[in-house]
Amino acid sequence: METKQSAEAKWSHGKTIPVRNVQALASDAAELTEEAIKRYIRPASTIDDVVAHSDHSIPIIDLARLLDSQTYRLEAARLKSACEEWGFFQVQNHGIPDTVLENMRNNMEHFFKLPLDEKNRFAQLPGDLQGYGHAFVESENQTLDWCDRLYLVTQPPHDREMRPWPTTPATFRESIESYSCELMRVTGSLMGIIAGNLGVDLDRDTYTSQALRMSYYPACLVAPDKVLGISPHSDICVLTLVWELNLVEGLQIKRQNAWVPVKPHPKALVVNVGDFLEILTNGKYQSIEHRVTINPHKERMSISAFHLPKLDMSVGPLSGILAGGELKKYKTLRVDEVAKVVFSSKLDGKKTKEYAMLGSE
Ligand SMILES: O=C(O)CCC(=O)C(=O)O
Ligand SMILES: [Fe+2]
Repeated sequence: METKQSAEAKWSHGKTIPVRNVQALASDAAELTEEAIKRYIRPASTIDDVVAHSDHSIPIIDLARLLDSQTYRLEAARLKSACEEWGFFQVQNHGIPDTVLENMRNNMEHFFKLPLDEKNRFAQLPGDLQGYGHAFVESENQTLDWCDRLYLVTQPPHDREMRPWPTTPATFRESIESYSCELMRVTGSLMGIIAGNLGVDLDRDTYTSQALRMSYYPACLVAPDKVLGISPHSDICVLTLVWELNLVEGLQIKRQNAWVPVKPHPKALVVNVGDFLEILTNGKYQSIEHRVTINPHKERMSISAFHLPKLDMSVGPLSGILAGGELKKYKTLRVDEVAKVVFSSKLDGKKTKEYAMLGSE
């Protein structure tokens, strides 16, 4: 069994400069002028808000059909095309019990409504990303994300550091545990079928680390179009599962130079290809840039579950993918090394790809 210290050291990948709590700022109506929130206002030159027509919507994949021998073939082909053509899809009939989702939603809503002092009992400590706070702040001058987060390493259990796991509300830890296990199950099923579609053996260790990022995006009446909840980025992981738990729109994905809104689905999770799956597949499946916009009147809440390879693994294009003589496009890199670089800097497009592409130095 690993010692707590080594688990902490492994997972303290990256650092961030502490910044002001956004929920507290947003709730202080007197302060809400553009001047007061200028650190969050995007420079006009970076605003490229071409939004695609709403008839472009991401595919919906049915997990029950994937797991039924009668319907498997057709649904697996739909999953293959979703991974190749979109990099994003929604998964319905995922089999997560309603009670698990309701408990998680109630506890998360309760937690984010607590007074700041209470939430700060579980704040990030200097040099660590776990806990309540922020991430990806590398300079005092960068535009900040309009969002607060609770970030926790959840799997494998021996990598957990319990200090930042909230004990208020009293059942929060329990609900995180159940939610985390359910998402591991869904991820395992999806990755099994993804491996089958690719015709490769995929070691379970390539997706058995999990971290949850619970995000709270306050409403912003004063300049909703000038702030972003999360800047454009791709996810540094194999597969992300996002639950848009209060069904407020905001997530958008970049497709053919326009932003496509992802409409929250009351019964589905959003799934996206991460940077490590792009590397493993030698670019057959691409991780897609996405961002979150802010609503003038409604707060938004989501939980992103990132599934990564074991941190001490090295990841590169799979030999099964290269077997046909395809040229290797990505380097083979240690997961924790990539994480350290990407997590210590501002989110900005496809950082991992820049770092991992062969010939990119
Ligand atoms: O809030 C969301 O819908 C997605 C957030 C996200 O992209 C992330 O946590 O990486
Ligand atoms: Fe993301």
